[in-house]
Amino acid sequence: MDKKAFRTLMRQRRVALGNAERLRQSHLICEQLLGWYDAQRDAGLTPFSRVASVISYGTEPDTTEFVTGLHERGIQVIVPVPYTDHTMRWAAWTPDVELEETELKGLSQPVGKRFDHDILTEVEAIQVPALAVDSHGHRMGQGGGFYDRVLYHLAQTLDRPVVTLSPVFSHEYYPDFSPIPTDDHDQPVNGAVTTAGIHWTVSGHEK
Ligand SMILES: Nc1nc2c(c(=O)[nH]1)N(C=O)[C@@H](CNc1ccc(C(=O)N[C@@H](CCC(=O)O)C(=O)O)cc1)CN2
Ligand SMILES: Nc1ncnc2c1ncn2[C@@H]1O[C@H](COP(=O)(O)OP(=O)(O)OP(=O)(O)O)[C@@H](O)[C@H]1O
Repeated sequence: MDKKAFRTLMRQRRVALGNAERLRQSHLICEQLLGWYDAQRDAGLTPFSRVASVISYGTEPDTTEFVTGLHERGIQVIVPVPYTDHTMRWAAWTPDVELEETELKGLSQPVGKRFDHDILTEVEAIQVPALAVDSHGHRMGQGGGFYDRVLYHLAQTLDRPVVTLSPVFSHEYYPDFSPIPTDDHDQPVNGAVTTAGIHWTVSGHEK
């Protein structure tokens, strides 16, 4: 199956889950993510100060509870500001920030100051949106190549690891066989987060 067909199929499955089931899983995914951040902090491992996340839209896992939890813990949240030329910048998110529509219809972004990718040198973790992830870290995104570009740029410029995690619904994580079509430009993610917890991929030893 090619990427376009697979993407369409995964989007249809998200719709078929229904709102109640999407919200049920989203709540548990957020609990898993916050639990991991708390465990890291309590173990004195990563003193998180800034995390890149997203403003969820449509049928994506709703990570509002996660970003709100980060904010309550004093962790700064930045989210993407996507442009129609498939580049991105970043903006600070807080629970009460005013939102506006992005250049891409249907997505929201905070109003206010924009940052370029250099701000990612100051994040300890990046939430990478995905429609599916396999145990090798292969990821199917929404098709803009936005995150592939960002993660490639980071791999070239960063001299320390940054954790990349993709929250997905349970059926979207493939632990064994993988139907995810891949290209050479695809950048792997370190883990998939489902209701069951964090599944570290071979590209992301347990952090
Ligand atoms: N919440 C959230 N924010 C995000 C992303 C995301 O996946 N989730 N992005 C992650 O990259 C960027 C936006 N990416 C997008 C990429 C494509 C389309 C889109 O509308 N695509 C077309 C056709 C795609 C195709 O199949 O070729 C469509 O849906 O009709 C929307 C957003 C930045 N912000
Ligand atoms: N590093 C890159 N530089 C230039 N173009 C790229 C790069 N990475 C991906 N692209 C282009 O972006 C387009 C979409 O790629 P792909 O289908 O893999 O996106 P995706 O991973 O699903 O999306 P996203 O990263 O936004 O979640 C492709 O046409 C690809 O050629």
